[in-house]
Amino acid sequence: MFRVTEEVRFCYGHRLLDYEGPCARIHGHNARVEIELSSPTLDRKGFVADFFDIEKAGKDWILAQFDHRLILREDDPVIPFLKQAGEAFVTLPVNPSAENFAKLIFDHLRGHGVPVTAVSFYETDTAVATYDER
Ligand SMILES: Nc1nc2c(c(=O)[nH]1)N=C([C@H](O)[C@H](O)COP(=O)(O)OP(=O)(O)OP(=O)(O)O)CN2
Ligand SMILES: [Zn+2]
Repeated sequence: MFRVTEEVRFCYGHRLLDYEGPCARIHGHNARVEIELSSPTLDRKGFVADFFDIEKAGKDWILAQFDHRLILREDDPVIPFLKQAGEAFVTLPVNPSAENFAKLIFDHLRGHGVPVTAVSFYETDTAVATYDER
């Protein structure tokens, strides 16, 4: 099996609901995302997929959605206060955990016809969550 991986880095703020500990407070991370495509065969160019195409479908969307954003679960009680203050934020129907980011990005890429097989979301250098369908 051949595998190619495109890496995307971005920074974001978030907090986790239903969580006891420091991650319940609004804080930030420098995330690294690895988008993996796999294939038993190569195309005529000798590619699993063109890195350029993966970047266009993955990196551009990830940066537009999440880079330098505060990402909150849609029922976060801080939201009315942020709205009142005119602060920008992004909501998700699920907690903004590394696992949920990995699945969200995977689903977006599959939904746009990218034959992704795994997305790994590094919340820190040492903490990573992966969603795959290999
Ligand atoms: N399975 C998961 N566990 C945790 C998640 C997650 O997304 N999935 N997220 C968090 C918090 O977001 C927290 O900010 C991460 O904390 P941690 O990994 O401890 O990172 P630090 O910046 O504190 O780095 P250290 O080097 O570990 O001090 C918690 N758990
Ligand atoms: Zn965190």
